[in-house]
Amino acid sequence: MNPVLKVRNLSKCFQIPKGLFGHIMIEAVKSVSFSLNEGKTLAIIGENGSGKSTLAKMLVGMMSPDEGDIWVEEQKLEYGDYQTRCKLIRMIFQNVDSSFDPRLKIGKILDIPLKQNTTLSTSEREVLIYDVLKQVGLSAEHASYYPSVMAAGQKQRVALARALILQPKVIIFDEALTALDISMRSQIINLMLSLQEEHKLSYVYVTQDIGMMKHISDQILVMHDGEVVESGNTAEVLASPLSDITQKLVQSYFGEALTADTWRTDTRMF
Ligand SMILES: Nc1ncnc2c1ncn2[C@@H]1O[C@H](COP(=O)(O)OP(=O)(O)OP(=O)(O)O)[C@@H](O)[C@H]1O
Repeated sequence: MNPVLKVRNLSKCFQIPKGLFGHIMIEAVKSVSFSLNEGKTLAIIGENGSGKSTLAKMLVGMMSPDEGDIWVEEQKLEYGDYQTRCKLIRMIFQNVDSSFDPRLKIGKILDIPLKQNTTLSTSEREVLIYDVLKQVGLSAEHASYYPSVMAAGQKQRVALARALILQPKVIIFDEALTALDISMRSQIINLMLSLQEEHKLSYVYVTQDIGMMKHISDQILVMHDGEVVESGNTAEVLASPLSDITQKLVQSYFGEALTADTWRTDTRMF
C-alpha cells in the first residue's frame, strides 16, 4: 500500500535575538521523516518545546520548512500553494473558538473554503454545507447559528465539518480536544473514528496525552528537542519503549512501565 502522507527530512530552525546584536539558533525540528497510510492515525507525542507544533504547522503549510519535503498521494506540497494543499490536508487547532470569526454564521464559515477553492454554484455549496453538518451530528439549522451560541462540543463538530468540507486525505489535530471534558471528548473521538472509517481519512494527532493515543493511534512518533527519538507501532512502542524519553512519558502517564497486564487492564478511555 502506498502511503498517503510522506514526510522527508523536514527541518526548521528559528533565530532568536540575544543581547543587542547577537542571536541564538533554535533547531525546533531536525530532519524528521515518516509516512502514513490511508485510514491510519499517527500520534506525535513529546514534552513542551519538543517541536510537535512546528512540525504540524509545516505539514499544514502555515510555516515554511528550511529543508525537506511533504507529499500527499504522490503530490509534492509546495509552501505557499494553499489551493492545492487545503484540498489534501487540513488542520484542527487546540482553541477552536479563536479559529472562528465570531461575526460569521456557521454556514458562512463553512462556505469560505468552498468559495475560495471550488467552482461550485451557490446551491451546490449549500447542499455540501448541509451534508457536512449532518455528517458531524449537527443539523441544517445550525448553519444559521453564530459560534458564540454553540456549546464547546458543537463548536468542535463545526471545526471538524470545516476540515472535512474540501474532502481532504489527511487531517491534523493539534492538541485539538484538550479543552473538552471527558464525556464530550469521547463523543468527538467516536465521531472522528467513524468519519475516518467512512472517508478513509488519515489522521495526525499532536498531543502530550499518551493515554488517549494508546487507544486511537496506529503509529506513534516520539519527539524530543526537535528530533524523533522513537517511532513505530503504538502498542509495541508503548509496551517496550527503547528510549529514555518514551519510558519517562509512559511512566509519567501510567505510573509504571506498561506491562502486558497494565495494558490490558487500563480502562481509562480518553
Ligand atoms: N515562532 C517561533 N519563534 C521562535 N522560536 C519558536 C517559534 N515557535 C517555536 N519556537 C521554539 O521551537 C521549539 C519547539 O517549539 P514547538 O512549539 O514546536 O514545541 P511543542 O512540542 O509543540 O511544544 P508545546 O507542546 O509547548 O506546544 C521551542 O524551543 C520553541 O520555543
